[in-house]
Amino acid sequence: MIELKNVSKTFVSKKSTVTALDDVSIHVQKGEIYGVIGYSGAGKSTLIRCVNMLEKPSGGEIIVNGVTMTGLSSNKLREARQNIGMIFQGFNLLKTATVYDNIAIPLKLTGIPKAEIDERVNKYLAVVGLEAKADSYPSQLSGGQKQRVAIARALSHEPDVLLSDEATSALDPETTESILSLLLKINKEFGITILLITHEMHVVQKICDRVAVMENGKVIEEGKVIDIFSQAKTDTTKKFINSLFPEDIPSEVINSLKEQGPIIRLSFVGQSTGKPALAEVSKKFNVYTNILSGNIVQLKNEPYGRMVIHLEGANEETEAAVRYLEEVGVQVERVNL
Ligand SMILES: Nc1ncnc2c1ncn2[C@@H]1O[C@H](COP(=O)(O)OP(=O)(O)OP(=O)(O)O)[C@@H](O)[C@H]1O
Repeated sequence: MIELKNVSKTFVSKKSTVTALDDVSIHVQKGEIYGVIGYSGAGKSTLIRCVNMLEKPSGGEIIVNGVTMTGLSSNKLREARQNIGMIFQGFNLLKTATVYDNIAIPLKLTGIPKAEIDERVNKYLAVVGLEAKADSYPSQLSGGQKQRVAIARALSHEPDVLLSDEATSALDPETTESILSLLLKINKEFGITILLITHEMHVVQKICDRVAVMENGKVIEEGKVIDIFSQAKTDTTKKFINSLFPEDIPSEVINSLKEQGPIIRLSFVGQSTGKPALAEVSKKFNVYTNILSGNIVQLKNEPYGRMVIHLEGANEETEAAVRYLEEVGVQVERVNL
């Protein structure tokens, strides 16, 4: 559905040359929600802006729904963009127009008849739950409501693809949740493929099927979200995941416990989160389990949990307990906190 093949982008000015994208290749499948995560300056905004040619790549090819975007005439590009909705961190609403007109004006510009405009505005305002705000102005809305209007405006063109440029970054946690739920809903109900960029792992965790991690203009890791969570390879990816699992264990506690058995980090994927593995360990082996920290997060399709525990007992017993945990599908890592 969205394919980037060896895309590069270099910004050249008198003073400097910046490589914002360096040989980036990703393939977003039809109907999926695909996240691109990275720290500031990684190249995320440049990447997403290249998809609809707001930014022209210096090299490589971009194909959206079978249309090669690179090299289109401006007329053809305008046509192709009708199929690609976009939402932004700053909402980009017209301040002097009502909610209704914010959605209707761009439709008018594409030559859609008045009756159909009316139908679409009402339909998509209902989808985002803002039927009652049609006559309000953006200044009378909360941040979450403004983003809903922007989403309704994007949907009103009935695109196959929605690009989301840090759409929840300016919102509080509760409003973020509601916008993420709305994105999930429109992905499911309308089958819209979503490509989003974010610097928050929580966004990837909640709604993405697959994710690419970017650093210095390159994709350094890519795959299904569950695989990235359970088998992260790079330090950057691990840092993003760790942000969801704070392990603030006082060093005095760790030092005193280390003498009496190993401290281990357990990662539970999918079904194994439901198993009372720890309770079993205490029953089967002569060990005490002491939970030092723990959290389970719900990925889009399955739960993923992490726990740091202390295993107290004789060496043979704690070793056998570790082997048992691995056998029942729990990932075990010895930690030096
Ligand atoms: N128009 C431009 N002119 C020159 N350099 C640019 C331009 N746009 C982006 N860059 C540079 O390209 C690199 C990637 O920027 P980009 O905005 O794509 O990163 P990002 O991951 O989206 O970061 P942020 O989250 O801070 O926006 C940065 O070094 C940035 O300074």
